[in-house]
Amino acid sequence: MGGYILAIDQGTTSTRAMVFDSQMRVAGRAQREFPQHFPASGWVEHDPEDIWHSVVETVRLALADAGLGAKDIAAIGITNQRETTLVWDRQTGAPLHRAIVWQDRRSAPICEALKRDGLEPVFTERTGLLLDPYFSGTKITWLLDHVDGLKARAERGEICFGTVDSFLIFRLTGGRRHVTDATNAARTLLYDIGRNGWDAELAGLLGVPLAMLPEVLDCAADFGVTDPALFGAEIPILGVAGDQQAAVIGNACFEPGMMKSTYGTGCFALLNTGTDRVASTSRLLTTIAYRLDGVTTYALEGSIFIAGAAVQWLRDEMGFIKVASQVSALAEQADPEQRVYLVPAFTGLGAPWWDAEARGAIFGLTRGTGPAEFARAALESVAFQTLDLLDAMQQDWQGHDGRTVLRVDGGMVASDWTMQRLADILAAPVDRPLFLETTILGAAWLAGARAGLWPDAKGFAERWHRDRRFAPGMDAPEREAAIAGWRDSVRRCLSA
Ligand SMILES: Nc1ncnc2c1ncn2[C@@H]1O[C@H](COP(=O)(O)OP(=O)(O)O)[C@@H](O)[C@H]1O
Ligand SMILES: O=P(O)(O)OC[C@H](O)CO
Repeated sequence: MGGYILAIDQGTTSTRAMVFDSQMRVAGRAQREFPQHFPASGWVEHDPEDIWHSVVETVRLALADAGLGAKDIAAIGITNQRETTLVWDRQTGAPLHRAIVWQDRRSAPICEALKRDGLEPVFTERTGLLLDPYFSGTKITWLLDHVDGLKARAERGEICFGTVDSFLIFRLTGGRRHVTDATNAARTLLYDIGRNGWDAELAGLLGVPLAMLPEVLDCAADFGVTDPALFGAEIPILGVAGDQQAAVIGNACFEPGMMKSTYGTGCFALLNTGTDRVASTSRLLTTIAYRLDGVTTYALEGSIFIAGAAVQWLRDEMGFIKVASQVSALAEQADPEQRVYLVPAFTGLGAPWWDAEARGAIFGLTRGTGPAEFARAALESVAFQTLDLLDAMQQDWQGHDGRTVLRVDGGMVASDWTMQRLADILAAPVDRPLFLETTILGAAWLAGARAGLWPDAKGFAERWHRDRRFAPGMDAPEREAAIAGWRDSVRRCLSA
């Protein structure tokens, strides 16, 4: 057995694989994009075979990049886009429908019907989630209602449901294991996060036969070994976590009060609340941050749909920049006298508003407003939205005093200007890590620690290094005026 760890990050638009050496340094890497399917308005699908091939290919390429073979790899860690829903044949492993992606809204009527029946509180109480099509549960209901014969076969135990991790493990182990981890299970609307088990009553309400659900393991556990035919030797799969939870781990947010925020296309902020399961009164989610040695650590989660996507909008629709990295320089040129606000509710607003009907708007335009003010407003909108999440978190978690340090990751944190403005608006320090690929590192750590090769959580946290701390520098009246302007702009965008 070799001393290397291989980690797979199966994301929404691409799959990455990385090989890490025993010093947790990257020894090889590969990345592949795969097609997105939009068969109807609001529908988003992936072909499970595309996902599967991208995983096998990136693993092989990362091994080749490192100049290693399967025998050199001690363990695999997997992290994945969450909530995306797959069903497949237990005998053959053949998918029975395309994967329904987390962004897909088709099950909105199912959610509305359950809400009309007054059932949201029971789902929220047990799962920490809201009745929203984002989560897997109502996507499974839709599949059972629309794929011919699926329901009867699922009741007979012939069908497997799984999130992407579960499907990949099934395939990687040659169909021997139908398992998932606690963080992925926590995103289904079927899993009681307090009791740590599938909830038969909720499954009944969604019409989901229990026979199709995977076994739920800790994040660091024995998930099976890979079929030797795939990579040339068996490799144990020892770590699994949903991607936002893996970023909590990779950013070493192991202490209650520590928070990470990932700025990619959207933004997902998770605040570690320790073994306290904090119920949100501000429509944040309560979720499992990780479960290790049978002990569950919880988090409050807020999701923002548009973060880096606002930069893409400036580039692709407005044509103000050619590449994303030009946005900071443009924002710096903005006129400090102009107060321009962009509310990027392009696909509605996420937490804490959850307003699917809200649409974007720009406020404060004058004759002198140009691309620079648009750029500044787009970047600032990310900071203001993070502030809304942080405020909601503080309101929800009364036991927690004061602002925490925020650890950040994701493509957008390359922008120093944005990170500085984030610290200014939050009036809190923002820490950017030296190693920015925290999601895949988190998955690698789960596997490496379980294999006994990498340090424990404490030792791993000591190895986390800061690239730079952005300290807040805006004076209070300016900050308050800016925040008041943002709040007013959001109010004007809400649908009701
Ligand atoms: N230098 C930059 N300044 C601001 N935004 C950036 C910069 N570089 C990348 N981005 C934004 O970051 C996003 C990509 O980040 P990434 O973490 O790769 O996202 P995802 O995993 O969601 O695909 C894009 O939306 C892009 O617009
Ligand atoms: O694949 P990403 O990075 O867009 O993350 C998707 C989230 O897990 C959805 O909940």
